[in-house]
Amino acid sequence: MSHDRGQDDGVDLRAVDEDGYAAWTRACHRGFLRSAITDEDLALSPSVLEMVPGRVLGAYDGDRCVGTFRTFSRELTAPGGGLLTACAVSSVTVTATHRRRGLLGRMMARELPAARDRGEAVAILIAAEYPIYGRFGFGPATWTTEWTVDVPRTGLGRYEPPRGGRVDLAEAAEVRAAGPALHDRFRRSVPGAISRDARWWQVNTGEIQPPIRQWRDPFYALYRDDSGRVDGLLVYTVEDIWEGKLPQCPLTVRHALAATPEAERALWHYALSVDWTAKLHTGPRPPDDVLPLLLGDPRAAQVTTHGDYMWLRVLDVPAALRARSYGTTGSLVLRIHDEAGIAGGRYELNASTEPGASEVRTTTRDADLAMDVRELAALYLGDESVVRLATLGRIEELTPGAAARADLLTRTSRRPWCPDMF
Ligand SMILES: CC(=O)SCCNC(=O)CCNC(=O)[C@H](O)C(C)(C)COP(=O)(O)OP(=O)(O)OC[C@H]1O[C@@H](n2cnc3c(N)ncnc32)[C@H](O)[C@@H]1OP(=O)(O)O
Repeated sequence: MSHDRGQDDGVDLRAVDEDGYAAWTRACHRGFLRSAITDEDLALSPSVLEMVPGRVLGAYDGDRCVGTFRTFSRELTAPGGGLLTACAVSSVTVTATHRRRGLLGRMMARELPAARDRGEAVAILIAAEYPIYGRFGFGPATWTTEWTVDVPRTGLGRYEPPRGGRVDLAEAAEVRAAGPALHDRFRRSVPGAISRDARWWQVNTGEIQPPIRQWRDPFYALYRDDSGRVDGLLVYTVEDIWEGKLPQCPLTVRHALAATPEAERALWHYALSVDWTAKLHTGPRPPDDVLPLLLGDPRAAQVTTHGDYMWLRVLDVPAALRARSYGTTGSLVLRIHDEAGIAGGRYELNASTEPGASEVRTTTRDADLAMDVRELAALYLGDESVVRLATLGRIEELTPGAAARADLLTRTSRRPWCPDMF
């Protein structure tokens, strides 16, 4: 077990072993302001959270756990379908009594280089608050949007099963059986999506139910094509709310996942046709979701939430840039500044339209663009525009026209999306 003692505050960082999980988990819940944790929650915690030996980090003031930080590996889909191993960072907390003394900074300084040395080209996380992670080289790489749909205004007729395909209600066990293969097809075609482990399906279908999560059984609907293959899954709950004799019964989508356009259209149409529902809450969706345009009146879908979602940090520039594909071929020299000394340097990219086929090497050639590693993070999955960041003064255009040229290379036809909370 390696130790890392702070210079003068006596707080020790160390990897936590199984004996320390309960105290670590309690500290993590306290950090997230959850006080109602029970012994059952603590006992179930390792089956809910992936605890990788050596990658569960605690900060200890004497025997007291005052900081938590946990990482595990996930496969991340890059533009063009390239896959790379990402270091997923989660459970980041510092107890209220120990905040703003640099503990998070110390945990990052220990774990990010370790992730790069393991061969993880990027780190990813869901930021609780926007200002936390930019200083550590992370940038917002995917965004999320939620809509509330005024169902009677959609102009959609009753749901009719598509020719050849069908929608059926299903039990949780069927979803656990069919879901992983469906998700695997889905996530490989969506930049920003990440792999799921078996635990995800157990927790999200109620097989493992920690009291703190207050599980409520949802409805599950599966879309099958004419060969019987499961191409889509819709998970939703409905509130039994009436105003006098008029049913309101808002329907909230928990998860919607489709591997084909037919499945996507069919499941939305189905969801918008459930009797008694006057409002549909979409849950988190990609900002360019097709849903509003599926409606006869797209204004029936009102945006209720819009914000940054998955943040990314490039740890190995050549490996990350090689993993994705580009909109066209072309060459670009990037000068990347990285305060933490992890990924900085000058890199020449000779872009290919095939994932894994670009050439990326360090170079002494003059740079076309100069930026901080956090800007590279925001650009990586294709969601952000180089021209936009240059307008803000966050990217320096050293060769005239390089920003627009870089956008032709990096931007994607659909926005990246990460549907998972981790
Ligand atoms: C992936 C996830 O798990 S997201 C969940 C993140 N956790 C939470 O939001 C739980 C509640 N918050 C916390 O536990 C803590 O405030 C943390 C973990 C966010 C920060 O821990 P700390 O040990 O206080 O951070 P640390 O002292 O290393 O701060 C480093 C710098 O970031 C700044 N910073 C840290 N947190 C925040 C914040 N929430 N908002 C703005 N600035 C912040 C600090 O001011 C400091 O700046 P400085 O170097 O200019 O002085």
